[in-house]
Order: sequence, then structure tokens, then C-alpha cells
Amino acid sequence: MNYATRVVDLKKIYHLKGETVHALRGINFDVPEGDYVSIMGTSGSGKSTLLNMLGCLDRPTSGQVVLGGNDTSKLSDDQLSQLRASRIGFVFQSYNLIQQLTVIENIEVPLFYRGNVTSADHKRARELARMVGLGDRTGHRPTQLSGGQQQRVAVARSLINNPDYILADEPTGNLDSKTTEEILQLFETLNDRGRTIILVTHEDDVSHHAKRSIRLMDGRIQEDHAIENRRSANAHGTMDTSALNLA
Ligand SMILES: Nc1ncnc2c1ncn2[C@@H]1O[C@H](COP(=O)(O)OP(=O)(O)OP(=O)(O)O)[C@@H](O)[C@H]1O
Repeated sequence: MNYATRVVDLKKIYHLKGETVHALRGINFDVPEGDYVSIMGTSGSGKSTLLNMLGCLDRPTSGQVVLGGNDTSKLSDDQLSQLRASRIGFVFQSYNLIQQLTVIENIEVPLFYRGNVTSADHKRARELARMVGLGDRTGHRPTQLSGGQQQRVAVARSLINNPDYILADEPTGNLDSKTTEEILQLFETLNDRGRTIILVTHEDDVSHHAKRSIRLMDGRIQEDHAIENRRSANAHGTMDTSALNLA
């Protein structure tokens, strides 16, 4: 089996004003390619800390995050940034788009970390814009878009480098219920097409769209199980995903 990522005995200790905080106390799990995992847990259980490790944004105190066969703990900061830019797609609650850039330019942002942008890249960015239903908005700037449309730009941006997985941090936290369904439909369709998704949420409704749920408690995995009676967002979605096979 091929794995998008493997997490081995991951520990993170913070030292703050003489106090020691065990944020992660030995986390183990594998994410096979094509999985759709939701990570849940109460406030302070370690979700953000784990997300930072999965996104190679911070280093563990001990243990490993293995990404595409690379033990990330052995990489330099530069190698880690390179890996992050090329192998992980990020979607954040607050979209994190650049206000001065158009839809297409925002989708292309991760390419600049990689180096030159080719005409094939421009074509792919346009295909991704179309895929998320924004083919007629490519010249718009974020302020001219609704929250749901901005999040669609972020999803397209997360795919531009063909990442090993999409890491989504409360991606629907700022959206109303109808738009939440649209974004979840998009994730579902992406996952149906083989994309691996790891999503952090505190909402049961959102979690139930995933295939698998990992629940953290006090820095440990409390539960890791397949989701029965998965909820499908398709019934409510209005997004044109016909171009997905181009991605
Ligand atoms: N930079 C830091 N320095 C010190 N302690 C930290 C730091 N970041 C997190 N912690 C502590 O680590 C523990 C886990 O925090 P974390 O932010 O990972 O939890 P969380 O599950 O994401 O919480 P929330 O849902 O509230 O965002 C908490 O006790 C927190 O106070």
C-alpha cells in the first residue's frame, strides 16, 4: 500500500515560562493514499500542534512524519520549505488569499516557491479555476468574491502542485451551511478522484463527510475509526466538477 503520510511516535513538548506542556504524547497513524481523514478533539487536545507537524510547519520534539518516503525530521529548514511547497496543499479557515492578486494569480502562488511558471502551469491554473466553478471570475480579486468563492480559490491553489495531500484547517469555519456543503462536495469529489485529504474540524457534521475520524484527547489518539453512514454533500451541491479529471 502507498501512504500519503505516516506518523510515528510523534511527541511535542513546549516549554513556556518554566512550564512544560506535553502537547503530543506519542501519536501513531498512517494515511494511505486516497484516504479522507478528519481530525477532531476538544480545545487544547493537540490538533493544531499535529497539523503543524503534518504540514511541516514545525518540528516535533521526537518521532517522525514520513512524507512520500522522506523522514521529514532529517531535512534542513530549506528542504522542509521545498517539500511543504511542492507536496502539501493547504486550505485555511481564513482562505489566506493575497488581496492584490487575481483569482488566477492566487492559484499560481505556490508555483513561485518552486521557481519558474510555464505556460503549461498557466493552463493548469485556468483549468483548476474552471474546476472549482470560477472559470468566469479568473480576473476578479478576493474582495470581489463571496466567502465560498474565496475558499474555492484556496482549494484550487492547494491543488496546483499536485500535492500528496490536502491539509485543511477548519476549512468551513467561516462559511454558512449552504456554502459549507458546496466546499464539502468539492472535497468529496476530489477524494473520489483519488486525492488524499486531512481535515481538522470541531464540527461533527463536517467530520461525517470524511471516511475516517481520528479523535485526540490530551495529546493522544483517543479514537481512530472508519466513519459509518458517511454523509454525502452531493445532494446540495451546485458546483461544476466536470473538469476534475483534468486536475
Ligand atoms: N507555542 C506554544 N507554546 C506553549 N504551549 C503551547 C504552544 N502551542 C500550543 N501549546 C499548548 O499545547 C497544547 C495543545 O495545543 P493545540 O493548540 O495543539 O490544541 P488544539 O487542539 O489545536 O486546540 P484549539 O482547538 O483550541 O485550537 C495546549 O495545552 C496548548 O496550550
